[in-house]
Amino acid sequence: MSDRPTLDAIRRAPKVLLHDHLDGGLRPATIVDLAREGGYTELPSTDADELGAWFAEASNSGSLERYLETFSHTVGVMQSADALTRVAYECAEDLAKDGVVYAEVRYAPELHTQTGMPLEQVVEAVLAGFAAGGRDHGIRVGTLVTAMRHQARSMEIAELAVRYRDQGVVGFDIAGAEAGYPPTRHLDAFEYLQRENAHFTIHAGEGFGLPSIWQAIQWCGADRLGHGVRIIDDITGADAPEPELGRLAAYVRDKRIPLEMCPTSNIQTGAAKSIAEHPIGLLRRLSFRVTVNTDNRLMSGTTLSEEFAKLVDAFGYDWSDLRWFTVNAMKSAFIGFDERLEFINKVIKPGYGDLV
Ligand SMILES: O=c1[nH]cnc2c1ncn2[C@@H]1O[C@H](CO)[C@@H](O)[C@H]1O
Ligand SMILES: [Zn+2]
Repeated sequence: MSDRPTLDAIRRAPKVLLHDHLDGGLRPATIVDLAREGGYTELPSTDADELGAWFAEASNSGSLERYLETFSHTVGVMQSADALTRVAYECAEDLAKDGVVYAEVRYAPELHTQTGMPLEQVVEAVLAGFAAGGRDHGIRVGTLVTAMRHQARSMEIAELAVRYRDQGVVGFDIAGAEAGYPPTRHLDAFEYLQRENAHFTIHAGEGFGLPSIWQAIQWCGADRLGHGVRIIDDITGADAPEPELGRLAAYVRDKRIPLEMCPTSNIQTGAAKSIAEHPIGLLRRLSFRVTVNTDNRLMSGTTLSEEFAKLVDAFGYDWSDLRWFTVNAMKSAFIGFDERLEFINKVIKPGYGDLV
């Protein structure tokens, strides 16, 4: 069967998600509930539908900095262990219902300490939600702990990643506004993680260009790039039969450094003009290790299946392309090689077997 993948059929196919923010994926109705329970009074609306629409609209500014402002509301209602466990549980459920079989979901523990919760309690509450949600809904979820790049807590957060590595924390990340906050500000944390044989990804090449990507890889040693869209600035002749790769772009491709691409989010923050003009088209054609992700399902009003469906529309991708993205993502996951191989051979290949 080589039918054009429809949204419904894409939902049923097994998928792997590497870049999804816990505080960017809450159900609007849950935000309303948690705000009431926790006494958070700043919500722009207490009607779930209106609130969902508000997030999608407010996130369309074309600026990463303004996009990030909307997180004050989701973070604002995620300030108790119960709230964190509920949000993580529902995240696992929502992803499983979208056909995601393995996910790495990230969040910044330091943002959830407004009421004095210790970082360890934050991490344990999230892990408990994912463990229960994963068990009930048949999905494996690993977490990445994120440090905020404008803050100075990356070493503490890196230590958390190592401390909880056998309980479900599979890696580390830095996020937040990129311009003015180069990844080398956090070099000590990255060097520590490398000495601990731990994995990390870095948001780079989204709100800032090649220097950020270069630092993330060559100074900090990132295993993967969050977004990385600006790597196209190092590729010339995009429309020519054989585009030319600069040294950094060639390095990224040669080393098979995974790019966690998030098409809809990139349009909202101005990192790409439209889906049709998104660098993912060129990078897939050039066989970079591209993966497809949601970033923030609430802010982008999207799901992983919908991101794939948009790419099918824009680039005419077929099932073999979707399987390729999915295998790329599984190969790039931060769990062990044997587990990745098992997902590829026992879940992904059979899942696409009849479709391709
Ligand atoms: O696309 C993004 N680029 C940079 N930072 C982001 C993006 N999406 C979310 N966050 C930031 O990551 C924090 C932890 O999840 C969020 O609170 C938000 O500030
Ligand atoms: Zn992100």
